[in-house]
Amino acid sequence: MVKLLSYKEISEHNSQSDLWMIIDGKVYDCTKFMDEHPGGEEVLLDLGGQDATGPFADIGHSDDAVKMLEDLYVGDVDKDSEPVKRAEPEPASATTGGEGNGVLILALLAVAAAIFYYFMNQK
Ligand code: HEM
Repeated sequence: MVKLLSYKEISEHNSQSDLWMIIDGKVYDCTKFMDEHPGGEEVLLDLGGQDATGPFADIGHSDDAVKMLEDLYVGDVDKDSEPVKRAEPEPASATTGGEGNGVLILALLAVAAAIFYYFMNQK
């Protein structure tokens, strides 16, 4: 019988020592394959515990690559299970905050230098 795996369970297998991914509704354990992957292990790690159907298809993997999946198969996705939300990237305003502060400090320094010169040049 086919083993059904929930999105939550799949998402927990997302590390170098334990890496699953979903391709076309099927779940594959890529842990041992990572070292051998011609496309490198980084791309697989980035997609650990997630649905990699799109990225896998975009590369145009060969029939040999598709055949390799058979050995890595662990079960099917339980499509009725609760989808897992990925952590949202930081909003842009939060990441540009530091830069804004730097500009403000530079402006204050410039004003302080101008005042300093003004008083130094007074007789
Ligand atoms: C378990 C799933 C995967 C298997 C079995 C697999 C297998 C392979 C194989 C056999 C190749 C050599 C070329 C070919 O025969 O098509 C390859 C290349 C490649 N794979 Fe994967 N792959 C998997 C998942 C992924 C994923 C999710 C990505 C993400 C983007 C990816 C990215 C690449 C890239 C970029 C190459 C090209 C390497 C190059 O030619 O420079 N692969 N893969």
